[in-house]
Amino acid sequence: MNTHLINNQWHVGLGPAFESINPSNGDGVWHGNGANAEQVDSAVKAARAAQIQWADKPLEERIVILESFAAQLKEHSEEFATIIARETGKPLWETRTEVGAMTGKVAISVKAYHERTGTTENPMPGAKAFIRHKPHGVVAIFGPYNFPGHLPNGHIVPAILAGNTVIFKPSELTPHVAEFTLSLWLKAGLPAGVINLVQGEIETGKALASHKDIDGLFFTGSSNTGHLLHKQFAGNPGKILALEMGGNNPLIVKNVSDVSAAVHDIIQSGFITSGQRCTCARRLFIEKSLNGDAILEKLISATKNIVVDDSFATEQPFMGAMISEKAALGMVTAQNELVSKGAQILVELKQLKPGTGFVSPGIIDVTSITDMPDEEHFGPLVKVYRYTDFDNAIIEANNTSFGLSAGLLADNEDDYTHFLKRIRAGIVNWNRPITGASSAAPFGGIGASGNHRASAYYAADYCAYPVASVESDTVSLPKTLAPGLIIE
Ligand SMILES: NC(=O)C1=CN([C@@H]2O[C@H](COP(=O)(O)OP(=O)(O)OC[C@H]3O[C@@H](n4cnc5c(N)ncnc54)[C@H](O)[C@@H]3O)[C@@H](O)[C@H]2O)C=CC1
Ligand SMILES: O=C(O)CCC(=O)N[C@@H](CCC(=O)O)C(=O)O
Repeated sequence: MNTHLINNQWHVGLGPAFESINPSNGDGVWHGNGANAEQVDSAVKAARAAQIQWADKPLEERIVILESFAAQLKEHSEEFATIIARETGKPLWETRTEVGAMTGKVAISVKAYHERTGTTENPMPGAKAFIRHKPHGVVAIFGPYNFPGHLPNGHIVPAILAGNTVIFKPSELTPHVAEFTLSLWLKAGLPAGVINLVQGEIETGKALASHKDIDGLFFTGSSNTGHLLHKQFAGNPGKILALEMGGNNPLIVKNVSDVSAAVHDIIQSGFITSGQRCTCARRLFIEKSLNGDAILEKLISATKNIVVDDSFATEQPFMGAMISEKAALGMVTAQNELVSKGAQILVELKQLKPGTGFVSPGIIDVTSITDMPDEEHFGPLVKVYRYTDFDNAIIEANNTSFGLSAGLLADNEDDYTHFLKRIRAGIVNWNRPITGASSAAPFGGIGASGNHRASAYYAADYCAYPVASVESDTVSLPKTLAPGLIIE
C-alpha cells in the first residue's frame, strides 16, 4: 500500500506495520507501515522547500488548485463515500454528506479568507495604511477518525489557501481515507511538497508534533491528546497551536408541546454517527413534569426502534457500527461503571455482534449519582438528569470542564433567552439538534474543548498572521519636526 506522500512521491513506510479494519465485519481495509522519524523529517523538509514558492503563487492560482480538488471530490463522491463508510462503519447516507461537506469547504474557505484575513487598505495623510496577512509557513495537521475526510479537510484547505504547506497525520484508524484524499489532491494538480502525508500510530504522531521545524500544529481529536500537545508546545508561543477537542455536551428539555419533535431532536443530538461526534449530546436534562415524563417515555420507545446496521444495508440504518470493537466495549464498560455508581439503565447499550463495533443506543438515568465523572463518553449513551428547577439545571449543565455544544428544547423564547445568557459553550442551539454545525460559522468550544482557536469559518484566523503597514512612495521630511529636532 502507498502509505506516505512526500514531495508528491508515494513511499512505503519504514516504521511499524499497522492496519485498518471495517468495524462492521472485521474485514481488513488497509495495511501498511507507519512513517518512521526519518520519513517524518523528510516530509517536513519537503513542506519547507515548497512553502515560499507556494505562498508566492498569486492567490487566484492557489484557489484554482483548491477548486480543482473540489471538482475531484464531486467526480469521485460515491467512491469516496464508500471508502469512508467501509473504514468507519458509518452509514453510506451519512458518508455522502461528509464528502459533500468536504466539497463545500473550498468555497466557504475562500469567502472566509477574504472576510477574515486578506488585504484591506485605509487612507491616511501622506501615506497609506494596509492590513495584510501572511502564512505561518509549515504546519502539521492531525485528524480524528470520526470525520476522517471532513475534519482534517477543515484545517488543510484554509491552511494551504493562506499559503502554508502541510504535513498531514491522519488517525491510524482511517489511513485509507487519508490516502484517497491525497490521491484526489494529486489529480487536482497540487504542486509537490504542498501537502505531505505521513501515516502511523502514536510514535509517528509524536515525531511530527515534536519536530523542531514546524511553525504550527492544527489538531482535531480527543481532549486528552490535545492537552498533551498543549503541554508539549508550552514555552513555544511562537508556534501557532489550534486545538479542536471533545465535549461533555448538555441538552436541556423544558416544556415542549410537540413531544415527537423533541424526541427527534434528542435522538439526532445523542445518537447520530453512533454518538461519535464531538458535538453529540452526552447529558440530557429533562424536567420532572408530566411533559418531561411523556418526552422520556417516547424517547425510550423511539430509541429501541433505532435501526442499527451495516453501512451498505439496502434499508439504510440510522446508526452504523462504532469505529472498532474496542470502542464498542468501552461504551459497555462506561455504562457498567455508571450502574455501579447507582445509575439506572432505561435502554441498555449492548454490543450487538462480537468482533464488530455494532452497539445499540443506550439511555441511562444518572440523577441519583452525586459524583458524576466529567468525561466524554464518545458513543451512543445518553445520560439523563431529571430536574425541577431550570436555573439549577443550567448550573449543572455548566458543571463541566468542557464547553463545546449545548442546546435547549423549549417552547418559551424567554427560557431560551435566559439559557443563552447563562450557558457556557461555543455552539448553542434552540429547538434544533446540537449536532450538524454549519461550516459557514465558527466551530469551537471553550474550556477543555479547545484553545480559543475556533475552526470552520474562523479557521482562516489561525492559518495566517496579520501584518500592518504604513506606506509612502517617497521618503520625505515632515513639514513640522518634533520638538528638540534640528535637521538642516
Ligand atoms: N472538537 C472537534 O472538532 C472534534 C473532536 N473530536 C474528538 O476526538 C476524539 C476521537 O478522535 P480520536 O482520533 O480518537 O482522537 P485522538 O486524540 O486519539 O487522535 C487524534 C490524532 O492525534 C494523534 N495522536 C494521538 N495521541 C498523540 C500523541 N500523544 N502525540 C501526537 N499525536 C497523537 C492520533 O494518531 C490522531 O491522528 C473524541 O474525543 C472527540 O470528541 C472528534 C471530532 C471533532
Ligand atoms: O468543521 C466544520 O466545517 C463545521 C463543524 C462540523 O462539521 N461539525 C460536525 C462534526 C462534529 C464533530 O466534530 O464530530 C457537527 O457539528 O456535527
